Amino acid sequence: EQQEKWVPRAVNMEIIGTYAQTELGHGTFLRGLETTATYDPNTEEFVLNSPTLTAYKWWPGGLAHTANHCVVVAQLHSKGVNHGVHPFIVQIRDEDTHMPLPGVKVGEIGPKLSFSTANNGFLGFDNFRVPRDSMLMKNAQVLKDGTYVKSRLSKLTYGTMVFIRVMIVTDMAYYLSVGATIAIRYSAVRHQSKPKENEPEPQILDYVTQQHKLFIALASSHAFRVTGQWLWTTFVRVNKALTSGNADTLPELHAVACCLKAVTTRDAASMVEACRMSCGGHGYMTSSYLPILYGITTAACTYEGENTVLLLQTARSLVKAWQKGSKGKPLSPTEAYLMDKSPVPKWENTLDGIIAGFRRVSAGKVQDCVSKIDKLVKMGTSYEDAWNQTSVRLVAASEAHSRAVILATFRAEVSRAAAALSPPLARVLHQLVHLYTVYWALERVGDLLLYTSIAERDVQELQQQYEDLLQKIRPNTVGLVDAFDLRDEILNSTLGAYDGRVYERLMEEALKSPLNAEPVNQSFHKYLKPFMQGKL
Ligand SMILES: Cc1cc2nc3c(=O)[nH]c(=O)nc-3n(C[C@H](O)[C@H](O)[C@H](O)COP(=O)(O)OP(=O)(O)OC[C@H]3O[C@@H](n4cnc5c(N)ncnc54)[C@H](O)[C@@H]3O)c2cc1C
Repeated sequence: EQQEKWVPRAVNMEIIGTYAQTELGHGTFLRGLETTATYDPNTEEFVLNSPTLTAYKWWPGGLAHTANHCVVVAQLHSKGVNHGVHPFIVQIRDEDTHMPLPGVKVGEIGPKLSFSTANNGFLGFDNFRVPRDSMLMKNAQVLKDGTYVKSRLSKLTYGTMVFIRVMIVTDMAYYLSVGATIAIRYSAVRHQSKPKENEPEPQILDYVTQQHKLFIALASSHAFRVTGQWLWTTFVRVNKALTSGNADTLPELHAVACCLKAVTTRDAASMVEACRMSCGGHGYMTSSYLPILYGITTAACTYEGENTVLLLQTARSLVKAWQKGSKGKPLSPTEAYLMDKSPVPKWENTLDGIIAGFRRVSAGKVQDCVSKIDKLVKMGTSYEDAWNQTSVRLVAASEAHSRAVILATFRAEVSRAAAALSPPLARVLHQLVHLYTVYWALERVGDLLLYTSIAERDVQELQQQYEDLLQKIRPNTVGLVDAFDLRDEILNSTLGAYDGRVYERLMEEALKSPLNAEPVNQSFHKYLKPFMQGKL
């Protein structure tokens, strides 16, 4: 009934909505939200209130001046009992005049690092009444007399959160494709320095350090796209089971979606920033689009679950799995490797060898965390404090797990897809998988030295493999970013356009500055001249 009421109006764009959960005082800790929705059975309405300054909603995109409706997450009170946070669909502005409704205080939160056009807003309520059917009642319900009916499955509400995290992994693949396209095209156009006096200045793309900064962004874009697709397939399967009341596979999906969201957003943000720096000074120009892209990408480390908090959620699942596995109980497929008790095998510098190595690292780190927590608890520390004191290691274990998942998925999915591709295309994709895997082995060599049998000789060989791969991939890099097929209007970048007219576009954009409209700015007459003449 509620879908019939709201969905067609939203789809027809008769109403514009946003999702208002975060408050000034609380984002991560949902139970700490302070907005209240108190049921009044006499009028069959909920009364919304923001009892404190920190109860104000803060951040929702489009909330400030765009949306006229929103989903508000509030503490539900009925018959004097607090039933915890629940979602309500609330009209906040008049549909005709767009004026905020009486009892609604809404506005804009101010300038941000990026997302300038997102119109993020704040929202407070003062005894604002909404009808009973404003509460989204697919799961939990409040009956007319105020009786609260619990959700069939309390975990059902996780579905949407997981869905968005799945989408974010794919978004990161896209943002990296944008960053890589801009920086690689620019690096093909830009010539700098003269390593050999009698030869022309080389393209900066020929500097191996430049390749080291950029090719990993290109490979990561593919890795994240493939992982995103795999996660999506898993999500669809779990969701199907959920709708028939089976939530058995939800915890595993939740755990893997949390760490993949965290690792892909952090990698994407740092690699987009590396793309920006790889373009030297011009990368700092807004017209390059790279600073804007960084702002958009780094925001994803915070929204839809702050990254550290998400990694700790995965860690909780890994610790539980470890405890379960130690009692001989079966583990979910993505965590089953934790219980591999075989002796550490001889190191192999192959893709499978490196993936197996990352699993050893993850399992070793989880075991280390469990031992530390157990030791602290035995010494009388509370579990919560022991958890906190172990949390740096827990985050590292969770990240290692995520790396093992991405590496294995990227390898498996590309190998599967390669069968249907032309041999040259399959070869290039394999090179990207290889580069991605060896890059992370070298980045995490300390962990591999701790938990596997890798030796100095193997590391030197891996370093050589990596440098050979950069050389092999170099001739195809421009082709590989062209293959992302991003239109110039989408890239919106002076440095990354298809025609490579970098310098012309930089100058054209500079000339659009209002400051260039007149040869002498009024500030000269008002301040500079009197200052220079000592008359200020
Ligand atoms: C661009 C952008 C768009 C957004 N859009 C929306 C929107 O549309 N709707 C909406 O409702 N919200 C939105 N948000 C808000 C966003 O969801 C929250 O900012 C996010 O959930 C993080 O919560 P927080 O700000 O309270 O951070 P906090 O939780 O206060 O985090 C601050 C620090 O504390 C640490 N921390 C917190 N809890 C723990 C813990 N248990 N263990 C260890 N460390 C911890 C974190 O790791 C972090 O380092 C948006 C935010 C941004 C930046």
